[in-house]
Amino acid sequence: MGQADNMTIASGTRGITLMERAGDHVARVASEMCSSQGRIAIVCGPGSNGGDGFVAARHLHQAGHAVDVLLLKDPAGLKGDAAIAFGQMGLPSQIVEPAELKENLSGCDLIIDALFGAGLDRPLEGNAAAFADTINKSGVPVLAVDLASGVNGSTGEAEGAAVQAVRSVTFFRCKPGHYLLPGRDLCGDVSCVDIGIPESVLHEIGPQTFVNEPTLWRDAWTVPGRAGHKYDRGHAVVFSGPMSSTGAARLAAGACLRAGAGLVTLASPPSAMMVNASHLTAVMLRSVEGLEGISDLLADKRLNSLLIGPGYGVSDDTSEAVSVLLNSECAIVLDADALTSHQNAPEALFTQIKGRKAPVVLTPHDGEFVRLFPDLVALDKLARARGAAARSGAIVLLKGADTVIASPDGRAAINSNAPPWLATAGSGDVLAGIICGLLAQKMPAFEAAAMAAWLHGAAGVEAGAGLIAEDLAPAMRPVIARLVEKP
Ligand SMILES: NC(=O)C1=CN([C@@H]2O[C@H](COP(=O)(O)OP(=O)(O)OC[C@H]3O[C@@H](n4cnc5c(N)ncnc54)[C@H](O)[C@@H]3O)[C@@H](O)[C@H]2O)[C@@H](O)CC1
Ligand SMILES: [K+]
Repeated sequence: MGQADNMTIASGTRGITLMERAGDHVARVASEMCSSQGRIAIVCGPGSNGGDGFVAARHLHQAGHAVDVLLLKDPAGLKGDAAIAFGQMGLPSQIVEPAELKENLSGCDLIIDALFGAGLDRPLEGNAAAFADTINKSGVPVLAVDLASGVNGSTGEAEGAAVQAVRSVTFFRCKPGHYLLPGRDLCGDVSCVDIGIPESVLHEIGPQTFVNEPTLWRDAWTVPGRAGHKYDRGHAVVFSGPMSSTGAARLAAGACLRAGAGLVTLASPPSAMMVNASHLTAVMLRSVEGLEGISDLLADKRLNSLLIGPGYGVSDDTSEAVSVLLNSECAIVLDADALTSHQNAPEALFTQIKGRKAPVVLTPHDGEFVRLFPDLVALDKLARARGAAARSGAIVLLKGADTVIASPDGRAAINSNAPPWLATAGSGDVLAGIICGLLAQKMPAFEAAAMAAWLHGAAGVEAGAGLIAEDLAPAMRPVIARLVEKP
């Protein structure tokens, strides 16, 4: 965003003009949020975020609101556009000690948080933290300028105190911090407004971080054609665990088929054939024994996408099975036990992944991630996922309420449509199955993983409160139907 601002300013738009537009938008949203008689406290920090606040104060005053401009620091220290905006405001303001802020905020109908935005460069401490704390305890709704103060726009992290907003107004494009947790929750509902930064700056900046929305992958997804055949849509194999843990693989296989794979075979240990057979209908079943059995199965070159891990068991046998799979030419999803089984020798796994042509998708949750990439866990979530993708050569889908999908080529997508109900047993197996189903249809792996995370979230919303993993594959049907209808 800094680059976008600078390029716009370099091409002739003055910084103060951008600030004027930003502050104007903030004032409009503030007006929507309280009655025309409402009293608004605008709490301003030392940089341009505060500058947007000064502009908003002027507009709101002109619109007839009672406005209190409260300053964290001495305005003598203001620089650049913020100093200009302060000079043009024409309203009284006061520097407030943290202890006095509570009284200043009492009786107001809305607080505009213009303390810190994109320029946050350290956690909120001291007076700034006390300001955030007092704002949060006031019980007054907060509209944040750009993002909730204390949230790091690049990472979504809030290492110190942070303001809790109900709404945020941001400019030109959202920042990762609007989508990554806890930033997403702290910023509330986000409106992204146009302040005159031309779209063309994006060509030069070439952003590599995306919101996971259909526009990101819709063109890479093929809707079956009229003359299409099921064999055009690929043949996926999901590997089942032993007799006592077969459900995870069946959930995955069902979701794989629902995601559009032409055929899905569940490869079952002989001992688990009976239990698997008694539960399967459209998914096919095949008895596969040991590593030799897997090799024999994979000799069939029509099979093009594989999933191993859900309920498979953590053991050396599992890592050997994974190695046999990696020797094939199929696209592969490694989930759950297939990841944990490599905790003692992750480098060997990564070497094998990097040596093959067909893609591999790893789908760790935080616990599995730390076993494979222990030195990366201190990084922020985007950096963790990107670092893991670069190191492993795989697409990494790092799960959570803010799932991140990262590619070794540097692209990363942040998923934000997952309802909390998705945190339930078997949900991850379904997700792995969806990815496998999209890979079977020859979708490129980054797009397949991103679409799968989105479909999984949308199915969770469709199934609604009280869902269990079994509900997800049926709920995908209307979601897919809507995607087909609205290209
Ligand atoms: N031309 C532009 O660059 C535009 C910027 N805009 C606004 O400008 C904001 C960015 O402005 P700035 O870069 O001036 O940054 P901020 O206003 O976010 O804050 C920077 C100031 O806060 C101080 N600071 C940072 N972290 C602190 C902490 N934890 N505790 C205490 N002080 C801290 C810095 O030393 C600096 O003085 C955006 O968020 C947006 O609101 C908009 O006006 C649109 C145009
Ligand atoms: K702010």
